[in-house]
Amino acid sequence: MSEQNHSNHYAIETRNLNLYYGNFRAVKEVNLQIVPRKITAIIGPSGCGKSTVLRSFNRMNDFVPGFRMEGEILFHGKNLYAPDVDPVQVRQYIGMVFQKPNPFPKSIYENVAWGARINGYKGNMDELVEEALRGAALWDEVKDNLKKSGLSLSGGQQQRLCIARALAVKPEIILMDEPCSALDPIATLKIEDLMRELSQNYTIIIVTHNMQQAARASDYTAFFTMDEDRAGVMVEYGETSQIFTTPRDKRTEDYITGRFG
Ligand SMILES: Nc1ncnc2c1ncn2[C@@H]1O[C@H](COP(=O)(O)OP(=O)(O)OP(=O)(O)O)[C@@H](O)[C@H]1O
Repeated sequence: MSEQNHSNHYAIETRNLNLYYGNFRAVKEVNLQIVPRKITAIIGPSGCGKSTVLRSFNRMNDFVPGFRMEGEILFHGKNLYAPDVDPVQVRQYIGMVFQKPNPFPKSIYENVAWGARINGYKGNMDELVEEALRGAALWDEVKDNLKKSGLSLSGGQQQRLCIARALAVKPEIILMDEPCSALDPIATLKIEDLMRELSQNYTIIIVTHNMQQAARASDYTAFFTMDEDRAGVMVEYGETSQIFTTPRDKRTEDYITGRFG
């Protein structure tokens, strides 16, 4: 795969991306350029392929039997699906946080150290764990209890622990699939503040059902909907302020105004 220098400008760029489950095309012809060190929200009605797109960015869909992609997803100018690309390495550069916090039934410390251990990290593990927990705005709450189980934390803390676990392998991009849907409003705002902090150093892509969240927490918004053949399509993509105040497409406007009443 040849280098495509002009695309290095983006954190991720998709070209004519089509995603299939068996014969069903779940997402079609997506051309999306993700701006580095910004927060991009993917919004749209249920089933329009938001999670499918997000999961294709770190090859999580590889685990789904029958999944297939066409087109390109460029990361540093290289197609993430090129035959010589190692999906495990992809997931190191492009981490993921899921809807439901999913810490391992291990200590807080071991949850964070886990990825680095697997990668054979040779540096100072205590420092790495502290740095990742600080990065996830959790250090002050857990520093005296690092041996306690990750499962003993509150939901919001567990989600921040999962973010710390993602940070500890030094990713460039963090994918978040509905990261606040299991959290109360206060824990949700904490995660949103944290996303803002993290976007100074990382590119963040978040799938959210919550339009207020997209409007207040993201820099760019991609609106997806379902076409007549049930395939997800990207209708409109732009700066969040533009999408929410002056959408160019009637479908975006209908969705946004419908939800806000
Ligand atoms: N593992 C799978 N096998 C087969 N079809 C799937 C699979 N996962 C998703 N789909 C289908 O692909 C389409 C897109 O699903 P996806 O979960 O990406 O949408 P979404 O916009 O994230 O939805 P939601 O907001 O409800 O989570 C849907 O029609 C869904 O039924």
